[in-house]
Amino acid sequence: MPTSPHADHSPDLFDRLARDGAAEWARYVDHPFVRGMGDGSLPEAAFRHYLVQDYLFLTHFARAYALAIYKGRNLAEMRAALTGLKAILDVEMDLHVGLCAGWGVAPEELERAPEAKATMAYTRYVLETGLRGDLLDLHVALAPCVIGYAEIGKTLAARADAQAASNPYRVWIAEYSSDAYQAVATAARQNLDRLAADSLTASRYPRLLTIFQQASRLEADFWDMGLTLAD
Ligand SMILES: Cc1ncc(CO)c(N)n1
Repeated sequence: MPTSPHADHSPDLFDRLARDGAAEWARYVDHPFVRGMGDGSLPEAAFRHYLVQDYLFLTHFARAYALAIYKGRNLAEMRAALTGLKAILDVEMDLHVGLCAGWGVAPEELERAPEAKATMAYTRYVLETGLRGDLLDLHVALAPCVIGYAEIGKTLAARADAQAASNPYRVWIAEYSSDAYQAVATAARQNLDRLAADSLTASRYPRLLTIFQQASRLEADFWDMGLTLAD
């Protein structure tokens, strides 16, 4: 893994945000939905509801990366956003549709599903933050998604019951703990640090922390929506 050019300025921006927003971060990554996947006790109906909404989430997530291309100030930034967009449209979406098929959820059902309010709230918050702000605002809003799922995947994969053949959620856990997904999260951290080196100032940090805390709250609400089958 190439080291960040700012490795000497530890902690990196992501670690700083997760530390200063520790309460919101913990409620998201250590949510009962997550623990239920880890030990296999999560009700199947909750997971299926989540899976369908996550498909809708990913379509808007792709739009956010398309916005990052638009917001790019040079070719390197535009290409970095394009790499993120392709990772969602060409890789994560296929994995997701495959995962849904394994649970008996057909692509037509995914396309037809009405969007839950928690899905609207989270995805539109990210898009609105990016529209109003610059690339750093947008990537801070996106950070809990990518980096959070990588952390959740890695934490769960370290549990013995997560890998057990009897755990119905082991495929999801394997996907997000995979080297490929961990590398996407590492790249997202490095991208944040590159943007921070360019445009982070002391007076700007509190606003970025607020974005990070809001996005983390909306991720936790997304898990709640799965558990409660909320529409
Ligand atoms: C809600 C949500 N957050 C993050 C990810 C990771 O891409 C996802 N698939 N869904």
